[in-house]
Amino acid sequence: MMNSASDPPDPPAVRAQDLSVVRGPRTVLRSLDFTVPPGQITGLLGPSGCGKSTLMRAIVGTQAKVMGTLEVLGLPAGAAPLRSRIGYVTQAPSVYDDLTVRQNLDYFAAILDPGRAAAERRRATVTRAITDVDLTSHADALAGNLSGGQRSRVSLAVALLGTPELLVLDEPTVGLDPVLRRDLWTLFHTIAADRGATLLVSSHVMDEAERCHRLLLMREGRLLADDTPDALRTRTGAETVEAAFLHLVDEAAAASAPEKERAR
Ligand SMILES: Nc1ncnc2c1ncn2[C@@H]1O[C@H](COP(=O)(O)OP(=O)(O)OP(=O)(O)O)[C@@H](O)[C@H]1O
Repeated sequence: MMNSASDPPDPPAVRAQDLSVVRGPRTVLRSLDFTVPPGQITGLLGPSGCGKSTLMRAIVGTQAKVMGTLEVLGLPAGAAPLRSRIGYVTQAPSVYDDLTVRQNLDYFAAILDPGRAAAERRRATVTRAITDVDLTSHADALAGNLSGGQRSRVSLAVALLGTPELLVLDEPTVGLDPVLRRDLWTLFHTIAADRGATLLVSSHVMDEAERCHRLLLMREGRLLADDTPDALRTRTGAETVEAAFLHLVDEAAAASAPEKERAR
């Protein structure tokens, strides 16, 4: 949504303040402060195990032991009215193997928009979601016979059904070939531009960072940076986001070294 100079700025899609999460014996997220602006693609990047999925689970309201403030679309994370406003795609595709692509989508569409009177609307929504993820030629194939990448795209289509304001996508491009990865990123940009949706997309592939409007860089449960790719490169004097990330890791290690020395 565009603002004129006199309008108040759009509220953030996500606002976290002093956010921590404990899983089992470990503090997995440590005192995070950040906002996710609306209508843009924010990349959540960091090495495997740094806490990306945990943060996404907290945002969609499926994570226990969340401390601090976490607001999503202006409401506390996990609030019931948010369920229909958020689309969430986990790393494991949530599709029924014994149904076709279209039957999978028909099933979830019937849950979201039930009733005989909505049948025509559901058909249109399902067809659009299948087209969005470029699976029209496989619409009548059994999900169990699809490739891994195609199954992930069925999951994404399910998340698109309700026209969510916030899409939370956990490593949606893992295992996809370069052409499919590029096509999916094009789709993410179309969703943000045409529908004004906010996308939070995690990845541990740093070249995908360059495709985001903003980045949250994480390491070991902490936030190293919350900025645009350009600003990150400029600030660190690095040519790529990957080099900027490594620079920030070294900087954080150097800053914590004297503390560790004092603690001995
Ligand atoms: N159920 C659990 N109990 C205890 N610790 C857990 C549990 N699930 C995850 N963790 C730990 O929490 C940390 C963060 O895990 P998380 O899955 O959020 O990382 P990630 O950045 O998404 O990793 P990946 O990119 O590999 O998916 C890891 O160190 C992991 O071992």
